[in-house]
Parts: sequence; structure tokens; C-alpha cells
Amino acid sequence: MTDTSQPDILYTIVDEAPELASASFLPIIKRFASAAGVSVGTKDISLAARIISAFPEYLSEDQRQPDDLAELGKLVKTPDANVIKLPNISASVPQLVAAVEELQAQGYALPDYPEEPKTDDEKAIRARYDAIKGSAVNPVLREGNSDRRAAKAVKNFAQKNPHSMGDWSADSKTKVSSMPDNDFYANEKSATISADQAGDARIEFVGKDGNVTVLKDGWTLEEGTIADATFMSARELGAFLADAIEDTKKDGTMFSLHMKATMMKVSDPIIFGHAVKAWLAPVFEKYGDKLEALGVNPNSGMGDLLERVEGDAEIMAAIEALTAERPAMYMVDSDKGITNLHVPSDVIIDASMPAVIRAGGKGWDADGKKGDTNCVIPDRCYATVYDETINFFKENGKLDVTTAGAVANVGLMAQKAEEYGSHPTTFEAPADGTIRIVLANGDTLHEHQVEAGDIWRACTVKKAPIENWIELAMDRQRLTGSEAIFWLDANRAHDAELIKYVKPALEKAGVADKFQIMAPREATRQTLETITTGKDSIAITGNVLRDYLTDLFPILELGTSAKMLSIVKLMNGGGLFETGAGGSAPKHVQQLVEENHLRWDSMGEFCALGESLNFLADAKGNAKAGVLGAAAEEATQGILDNNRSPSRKVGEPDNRDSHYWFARYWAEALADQTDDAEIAAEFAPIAKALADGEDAILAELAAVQGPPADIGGYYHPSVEKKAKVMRPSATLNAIIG
Ligand SMILES: NC(=O)C1=CN([C@@H]2O[C@H](COP(=O)(O)OP(=O)(O)OC[C@H]3O[C@@H](n4cnc5c(N)ncnc54)[C@H](OP(=O)(O)O)[C@@H]3O)[C@@H](O)[C@H]2O)C=CC1
Ligand SMILES: O=C(O)CCC(=O)C(=O)O
Ligand SMILES: [Mg+2]
Repeated sequence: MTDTSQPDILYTIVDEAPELASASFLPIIKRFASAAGVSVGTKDISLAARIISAFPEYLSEDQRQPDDLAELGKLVKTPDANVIKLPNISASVPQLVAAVEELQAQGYALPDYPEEPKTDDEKAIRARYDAIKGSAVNPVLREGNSDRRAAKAVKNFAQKNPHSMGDWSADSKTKVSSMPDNDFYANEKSATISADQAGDARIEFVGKDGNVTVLKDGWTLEEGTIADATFMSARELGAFLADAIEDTKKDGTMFSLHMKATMMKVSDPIIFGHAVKAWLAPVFEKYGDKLEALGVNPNSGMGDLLERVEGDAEIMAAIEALTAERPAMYMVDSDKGITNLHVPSDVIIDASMPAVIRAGGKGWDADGKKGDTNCVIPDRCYATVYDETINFFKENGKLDVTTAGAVANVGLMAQKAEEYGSHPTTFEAPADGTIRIVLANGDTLHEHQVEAGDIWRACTVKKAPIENWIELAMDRQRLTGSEAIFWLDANRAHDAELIKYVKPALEKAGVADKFQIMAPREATRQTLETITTGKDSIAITGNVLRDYLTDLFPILELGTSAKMLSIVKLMNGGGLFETGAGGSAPKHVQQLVEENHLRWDSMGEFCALGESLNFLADAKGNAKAGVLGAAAEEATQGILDNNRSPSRKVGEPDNRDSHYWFARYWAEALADQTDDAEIAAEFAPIAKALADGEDAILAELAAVQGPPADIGGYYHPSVEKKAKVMRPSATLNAIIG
């Protein structure tokens, strides 16, 4: 069905904390925008909505939902796209299963998630669920490269109001441990596809007996695409993990594993599973058959395992005895006994490593005690960034937030670039043999000898996105005059191919002297040195480092990545405005439910809103949107100048208060501006009502905090209950309507 009444701006309905915030903020946006003739629609890309839309035939007519993600996926390929994208859940299997159970309990007759599909029916259901699993939204919407940076006002605010930072000492035992060899880094092969190699390729497994199994067919490789293949040895991963556990014990530190099981939804849960097996190795050796019979899948984590073996006193006792011998474990929640290895999505490297680094190299153990930690990051492709950051702070002490410069990022992300697009081409080797990529012309592009269980993956990045990324880097460098570094390792096969694009493009544009190309470790050191002197740097990176660095530097510089501007200039002319660079903060929901305080900071939404409105003004010549956008920027400044961001503690102003202030500053700026008299007249009474209502509104918002809040569900809360909790001020609601 084609939607002829496409709204000017589409705001996404998502999950967890950002969605709670939207229940309060979106009505304000809609009211203000419509008064200025700008329409704002919504698309539901929450995990629950994506599950519901995948199984229409199981549901009643009124339960069904359209596939909004697919519609948005089409829209972002058109010049009309103007999407404000909030963070959504990239579900691990335990999260997916929990969401399905919640929906079933609400009366949605969805099929169970088949853990071990046997029949064709079960396999088909599993395939539908697997498409929802992991990072299934962002890669569909990101039809452009990313420009992530802190707005000037946000950076200035952070310098004047420094957040807390743990002290680093030179004798900290915190370190990064990675495999010495036979990881993805060591085994990478890469090539750029030539005209006569282009076409439909396939990936094959060739057994020792010469039998060929096609793992992937019809895999289109276009001319100019960089195509990589690599693998991680399962055997050496296991040996490395066993050593790392021993080594942690010797160091007297905590064991912590940092993975991206959400975005790397095929490879990283497997690596995570190896860690669970290594941690519980003697238990798996002794009770392997029993564990299998109980349906234990180590990739789902220790939480799932413990639930399944709970009834078996012998195994439970064996686990307990082993735990006493093991080194301390880095905890997600020591009060609740949630360990690092409980759920693959609880410790997500982009957020977890910066948290350790910001705390001065500290984690929390099972007794809630702070201590040094061995940060296990098996693959070496990007682990060096954290290793070098830790080295730097050990040598120089923590970053001085009040004077540090800013690190912006230009990220190569479009069209499922690099590793983050590798899910359909990642395989666990079924047996010993060879895995190879066979091109349309019959040539073998890459091949590897593998052993059963090795994790093999291929990925690509296309020519147009690479060229667009280099252009974007040149634009940002020109506009800022900052130091600009391509974080590329000439000794890594993939990066060497990228450098073949980068160097000639810079030379052709006559700007080669404005850029440096450095391997991640060296780039990390130089960037930290640069910002320490108060200067800025632009990190121009591939997709994974885009993700890692846009949490790392903002968390160090601003205390959170939630305040980042995250602009995706879509390659076909539209705009995608992501709100912040972080996730959906599950802990914030827990706090709201327990004591009706939402500490989520909507700074990311405020910044994205301003950008989206300004884009509408520029791209569509919508002058009224320009007026709204400029006023939204003033309101954002007002929030910062007057310290109106949410507090972390119950009883103090929270997310809802900040929305009141944003509305008020926005209305005042609109009433005061002189570019559009009609808008000024429309907003003068709103601004007055918001100012006159200040005492009543703040009192009504404060009154609800303290007791628990009922939102009627976690993954699929009730719209009415959510609105009731998030909009408790009758006075404010009467003004907003
Ligand atoms: N773009 C996207 O769609 C993204 C989605 N995700 C998804 O988000 C979920 C959680 O991921 P996780 O890695 O734990 O990272 P989060 O960014 O959600 O959380 C890390 C911590 O950062 C702080 N934080 C994050 N956002 C805000 C905010 N707006 N205001 C205040 N504090 C904030 C919170 O700290 P504190 O608790 O101390 O207050 C939070 O616990 C996962 O399901 C993941 O898949 C993750 C990254 C991006
Ligand atoms: O898509 C996801 O799962 C996470 C995205 C993310 O972390 C990022 O873009 O910074
Ligand atoms: Mg991230």
C-alpha cells in the first residue's frame, strides 16, 4: 500500500527508556509542529512490533501490525526521507524469548521461539525470528554514512560542568587480553572486485572427502566492492580463554568479556558461548550429556543455563564449587547476582569498555567491590584501541574533562558495510575442510583451511558508500579545520584495500596534506594526545570503530554518548537523525517501574529534532520548519544553560521535567522570533501558559515520584498506562492537548 500522505517527519516508536521518554515528549513535538504546519508521523520499529508484524496469520485482525520497518527501509532510499530514529533493542535470544512470552501472555497466539528447530515448519518459524534477532533495524535504515559529534553547546557545557571520572593509577592491573594468533585479524584476506569478477558469487564448504556444500548462493558482488573473508580458530579461542581465566586468577583481578553479540549476531554469541564453556569447563566435561539433555545452549549465557539446571543439585553444587576456585567475575548487577556471562546482550563492548575506562579501570565484583579487571576481547582487529587507551591513562592519569578537545567521527556505515553486514555470510565450520568464495567467473576469491567449529565470515563494503564516506570526511575536515585521521591499518588486508580508495581520492581533491592514515593503536595514542592539549580530532573509521569510538570518546568527554549528534546523510538525499550514540538503557526502565523516576536524558532527541527541522527547511524550502528548528536549538541551549537535564535520583527532576522546560523554552523562542509573525502569535499564549503554570506543573510532576509505576508490560507496555505514567501533569497536558 502506498502512503500518499507521507508526513514531513517520521518519529520512531522504539523500546525501553527512550520509548518511555517519547510518551512524554512526542505529544509536545506534535503539538508544536502542527501549529507551524509541519506534520509528524510515527513508525513502530520496537521489538514487539517487529515480532507482531512477522506473524500475521497467528493473530487476530485487531492484533496485526504492518511491517513499519520494511516501509521505513524503502523510505530511506528516497530523497523524501526525514526520520528521527531513537535507539531500539537489538535482541539477544533471551530478550527475544522474553518478548514473545510477554506477548503470548497478553493474548497474542505467537509460536514459541524454536530453540532446536526440527520440522520444516519450525525451521520456517525460526528463520522469521532470526531475522528479528540482533541488530535488525539499524542496518536497514542506515543508507548513508554517519557524522557523529557533540554540538558545540553540549561540549561547552561538559567542560564547564565536568562529570565524575575515576582516577587512573600507573600500577592499575586492568588490561586488555586478546588472542595471540589465529583470530579474525590474523586470518583476514581481502580483495577489490574487478569487472570480470563481478556477479553472483557463492560460498562453499569443501569437506576432507571432497564433497562440496553450498553455504551461501546468489551473493552479489559488484565491481569495486571490497570483499573480505577470515576466520577465528575455535580450538585456539578455547585455549586462549582457558589461559585468560588462569591469568586473571594470577593477577588477582576480575574476569570480564566484552563482545558485541547484538550487532555481530552470528559470530559473537558463539564466541560468548565459548567463554561460558571455558568458565564452566570442568562442569561441561563431567555433565556434558546431562546439560545437553536439559537443552543448555552456552551461547544463550549462564542465566539460561542456571535456569535449566536449577533442579539438579549435583550440577548446581559442582558449579558452586568451581565458582569458588575461579577468579572474581565482573558483574552486571552484583545485588541480583547477574554476572558478565549471564546474557550475551548485557555486556556490550561499545558501552562496557568505556564504562570501565571512565571508572579508572574498575569493574564491580560479586560482593559489589570495585577492582581491576582483565578485559577479554578475543579478536585483535579493534582491541588495540582499548589497550592503548588504558596504556595512555596509566601513563598520563585520567582525562581532564574541563580542557579536553573533542573527537568527532565520520563512519563508513552505508549499505551494511564491513563486519556489521556479515551475518548472512558467517558460518561455524561444519567439519574440518576448506571454506571458499567462488566468483561468478569461476575463480576462487579467498579460501581458508578450517577445523570443525571455526567461525568463518565474509563481509563487503561497496564502492559508492566508500566514495561517499571519503567525501563526507573531506567536508567535515574543511568545515572544522581539525586534525583528521583515517583509522586504517596498512598491515590489515581489508584496510589496505580501503587505503587504495582513500589515498587517490585525497590526492585528486588536493587535500592529502590535511589527512593522516594511522593504524588504530597509533591513531588512538595521537588522538588522545591531541585532545589532551585541548584540540579537536576527527576519527574517520570503518563501521565497527564508528560504533566503538562514538561511545568511547563521548563517555570520556561528556559522561555519556546520549548527548551526541548522530546524523546520517542518506545517499539518495534524505536525512536520518539518530538520537545520541547509545542504547535504550534498560536500567532506567527498572528505576521507573520501581520508583517512578526516569533518569533518561533526552538531549539526543532535542539535538536530533533541531537537525531534522533544519533539514526540512533546507531540503524542502519549508520556512516554518526553519523557524521551529532554530527555536528548538534555542530550547536545547536553554536546557543546558539552566541545568534542566534529568537527575539520577528519585525525588529530583527527571526526564518529564526536562520536557516541560524544553517545551517552555521552545515556545518562548517561537513567540519571540520575528521571522514568522503567525507562528509568534500562535505561540505567545502557549509560552505564557507554560510560564504561568510552572509551579503547578513542577509540583504535579514531583508528586508522582517514589512509589512504583505500572506501565503494563516491558517489551509491549500498554499505551494508555505508559501515557498516564509519563504525562502526570494535568496542567501541562491541558496546554499541550
Ligand atoms: N542505536 C541503537 O539502536 C542502539 C541500541 N542499543 C541497544 O540498547 C540496549 C542497551 O545497550 P547498552 O550497551 O547497555 O547501552 P546503553 O547506552 O543503553 O546503556 C549504557 C548506559 O549509558 C547510560 N545512558 C545511555 N543512554 C542514556 C540517556 N539517554 N540518558 C542517560 N543515560 C544514558 C546509562 O547509564 P546509567 O545506567 O548509569 O544511567 C546506561 O545504563 C541493547 O538492547 C542494545 O541492543 C545499543 C546501542 C545503540
Ligand atoms: O544496532 C545496534 O545494535 C547498536 C548500534 C550501535 O551501537 C551504534 O550505532 O552505536
Ligand atoms: Mg554503539
